[in-house]
Amino acid sequence: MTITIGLPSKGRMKDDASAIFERAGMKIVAVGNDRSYRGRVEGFDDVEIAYLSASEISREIGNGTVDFGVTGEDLIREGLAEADARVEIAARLGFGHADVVVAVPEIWYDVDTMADLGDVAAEFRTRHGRRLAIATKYWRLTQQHFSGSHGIQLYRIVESLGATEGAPAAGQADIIVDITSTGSTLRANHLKVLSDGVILRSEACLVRARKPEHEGNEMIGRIIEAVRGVL
Ligand SMILES: Nc1ncnc2c1ncn2[C@@H]1O[C@H](COP(=O)(O)OP(=O)(O)OP(=O)(O)O)[C@@H](O)[C@H]1O
Ligand SMILES: O=P(O)(O)OC[C@H]1O[C@H](OP(=O)(O)OP(=O)(O)O)[C@H](O)[C@@H]1O
Repeated sequence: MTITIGLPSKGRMKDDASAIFERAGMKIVAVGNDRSYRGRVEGFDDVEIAYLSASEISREIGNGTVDFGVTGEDLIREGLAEADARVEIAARLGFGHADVVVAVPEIWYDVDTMADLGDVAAEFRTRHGRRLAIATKYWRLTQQHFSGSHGIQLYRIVESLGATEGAPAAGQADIIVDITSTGSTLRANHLKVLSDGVILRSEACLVRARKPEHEGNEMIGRIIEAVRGVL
């Protein structure tokens, strides 16, 4: 059986992911030229590398097209319903840290917690004639956190695919759910994170698709052990 590992094709995660595999004794070489989207692992003839975007990796692990992938936990939990049943987080890799957070305008002085926000959401329609609008690309995580964990039902999600932090100032939404790492983008946009507004602390993970053919496969176990051994 050929084992396929999906690795980020660009950006901040690509080099860190390759470095971990190299330290684990699995040096990755491009097939063809440097711009190729396929790779192989020196000394591992039955392993192939597919270079994909971080969000594609989450999707391909979910449908089992790749056996392993390196991607952010945020993209796994956002991209896949029932993520824990479909994939195993085999290792947390210690890079690509980002928190998915609920942030509101700094000038909402009375709003510091999700409970405060629930009060605002409940009164919002009476006061403003519409529901509280949340800009995000994290639909699933937002619904789980608001409706599931905090019982807040009165809101509307406004899809945002970029520059989410600008949405409140632009009048497109009232608050946001997005990732933050240093916090500087939130500060620059006069937004603050609620004290219980961290939905997920994400980092890059080695993720395995749960497939029946992995049971008892020696190479699957060997790859996981090799990566864990260098963390
Ligand atoms: N400061 C950051 N900004 C954006 N993503 C970050 C940051 N730090 C870590 N990450 C993580 O990187 C991953 C997203 O990477 P990237 O933007 O390359 O993915 P992508 O959405 O597939 O890219 P694209 O939208 O360009 O196709 C997420 O898991 C995210 O949590
Ligand atoms: O807390 P900070 O350190 O300010 O980082 C957070 C920002 O970084 C990302 O944007 P970026 O433009 O880097 O990437 P993206 O376009 O992939 O979202 C992310 O979407 C936030 O806007």
